[in-house]
Amino acid sequence: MDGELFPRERTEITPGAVHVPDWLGPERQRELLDACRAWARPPAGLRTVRTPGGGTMTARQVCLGLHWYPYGYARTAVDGDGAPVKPMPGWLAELGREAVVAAYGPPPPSGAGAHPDGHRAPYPYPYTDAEAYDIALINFYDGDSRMGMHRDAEEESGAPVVSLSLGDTCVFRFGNTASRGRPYQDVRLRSGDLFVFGGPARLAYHGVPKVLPGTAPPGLGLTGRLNVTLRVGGLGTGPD
Ligand SMILES: O=C(O)CCC(=O)C(=O)O
Ligand SMILES: [Fe+2]
Repeated sequence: MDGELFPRERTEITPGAVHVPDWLGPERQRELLDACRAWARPPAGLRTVRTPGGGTMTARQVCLGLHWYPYGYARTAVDGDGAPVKPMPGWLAELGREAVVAAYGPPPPSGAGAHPDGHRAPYPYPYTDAEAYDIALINFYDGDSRMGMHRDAEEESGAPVVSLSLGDTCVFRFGNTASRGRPYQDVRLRSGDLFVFGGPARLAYHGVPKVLPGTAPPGLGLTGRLNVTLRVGGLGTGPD
């Protein structure tokens, strides 16, 4: 953010979990917001997600590429209006690839055992077409919305999860792979921030205990918070 006294820096929260503040500038945030507004419209638009236990998620959600529901993927909004899920745009898949580079650094030379520049890819990279980002979940938080601690575990691919935040700042809780409890760290994700978790952090529990109302950049024109999560399904020909 302009005028920050102490600029926030790229931080590795735990091995494989990287926070890159202010990754999307104001113009790219606005473009992504406009796209989210279009995706949220029916058919297969924003919906309330019901959990098998009879509860509802307070963040409303829309999916691209494949439709996530608790707990699997489908080609249609099986727990919504039943319409085919909207496609994953190529530019959004590319943004996922760029995000991983921003978080982890550039990929190693192809076919390399040796890394002449000393660079080593720390974690699995989604750099082949088979590993393209093919799923997006867009979560909209308003009022008292939050998200409980969970793992993103319905994918076959080990490619890192990419998370982009727009609008209000939230407290993002990033934990461990063993349980929903401690140890965890609370990170503030602001509009434009990127968070990537892969490698040893890929299956860590995480959640959003709190959104801070009224903290969105005034120029963005969003009340509430949007999170765009990009994933590689690795689901082959995909679910039925
Ligand atoms: O809203 C967020 O920052 C997290 C979203 C998330 O964890 C998910 O969609 O699986
Ligand atoms: Fe998640």
